[in-house]
Amino acid sequence: MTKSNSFLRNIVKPFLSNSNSNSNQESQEEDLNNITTHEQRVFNFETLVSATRNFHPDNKLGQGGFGPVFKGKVDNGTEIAVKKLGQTSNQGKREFVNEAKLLARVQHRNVVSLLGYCVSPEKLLVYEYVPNESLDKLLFKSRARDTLDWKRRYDIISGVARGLLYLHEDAPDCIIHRDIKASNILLDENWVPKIADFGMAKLYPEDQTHVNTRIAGTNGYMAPEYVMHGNLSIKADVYSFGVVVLELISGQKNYTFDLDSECANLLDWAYKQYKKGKGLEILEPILASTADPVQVASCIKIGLLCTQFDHHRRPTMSRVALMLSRKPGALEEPTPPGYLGSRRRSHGLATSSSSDGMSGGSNSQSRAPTASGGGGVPLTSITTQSPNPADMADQGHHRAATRASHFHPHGRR
Ligand SMILES: Nc1ncnc2c1ncn2[C@@H]1O[C@H](COP(=O)(O)OP(=O)(O)OP(=O)(O)O)[C@@H](O)[C@H]1O
Repeated sequence: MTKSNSFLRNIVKPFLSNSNSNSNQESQEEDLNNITTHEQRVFNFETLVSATRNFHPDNKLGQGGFGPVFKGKVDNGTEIAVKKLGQTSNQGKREFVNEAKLLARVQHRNVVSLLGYCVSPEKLLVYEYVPNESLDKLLFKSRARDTLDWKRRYDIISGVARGLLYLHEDAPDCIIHRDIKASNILLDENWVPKIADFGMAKLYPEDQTHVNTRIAGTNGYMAPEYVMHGNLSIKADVYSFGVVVLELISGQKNYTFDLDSECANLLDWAYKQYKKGKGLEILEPILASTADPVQVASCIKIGLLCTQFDHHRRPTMSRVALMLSRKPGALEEPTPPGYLGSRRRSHGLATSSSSDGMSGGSNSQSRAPTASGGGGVPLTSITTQSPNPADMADQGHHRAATRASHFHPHGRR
């Protein structure tokens, strides 16, 4: 069997394996072994121990749902980032295999490069080191947020759009990332954005309008049809991209938005301001001196078009790329944004902010409730039918609330 045949077999295997947990676990182990057997990019554990000074706390770059990430330097001077799989997490194992398999197949300026893996005695993923770290740290947690002037933010929007366009349309197989958010966008020394964290990404079968799958993602970034019905398509990534665009413009985090108590979240606020003809007022004040109003107006409209409730109305990423070069007047009018409870609100049936899992009324950092299971799970079924958006809103609100059971520190479902 050729290397590429066996590699492809490795990729589809998790989607074909049955749901029996023992056999899943065995197949995960087998997958890990196959990665080392069939892929050349294997790092010796001792090399990574020495590169990270034995995973010294001073080298720790951050902590993800998967485990800690450390900075390292290998003998030839190359700087690396090493993700260490948490010891006990089964979900982490699935994400490890998923990320290794999918990232190994892609190469793009706006997608982080996977340099290799180590599977024994510990499971580690090795990436190119991206020095300006993740967008969320700069945008939401730093006093140096003015480092991100308008030009940089616009370039980040364009770069992430190109990265997603590649994943959806130009990569060897269509890939849905499923977890586009500020903390999964890394910035290199030239502020070029790199999409990272493919633990939950999925290969998307050709000729399907969407796939049905269990929900995994981060509150505030998940499209309503996906969070309510597990209806996953490239338009779920488009939605998350739209949220990131509006966060970059406003400097506000969608999920913890609290600037206006009349508004459910950032999307609701941005849309209402836009409808009042005050769209530009969502611009973060520190950007006023550097912003190009025409570009800002276009980006606001793009953010709103991407986050529309009806996923059929959301543009594809190739259309977004086109839109970025257009003036705002040349773009269509956005319809209201989608988020859990948005339909009820627009019909005067607002529900309590604590149960809808996405409204900004509570500014709690403890993220919304999570469904069991989490990321990297196999597809459960494939369908070409498109559900009725109105039904989705009404049923989904209840289902999302009843699914609530565990909290995940990173707001992941
Ligand atoms: N290649 C890299 N270069 C530099 N820093 C990185 C790199 N990869 C990850 N990091 C840092 O490590 C942190 C943790 O990353 P990770 O992808 O594991 O988790 P996350 O995206 O923050 O959270 P979650 O796993 O819940 O989505 C990131 O926020 C980032 O600051």
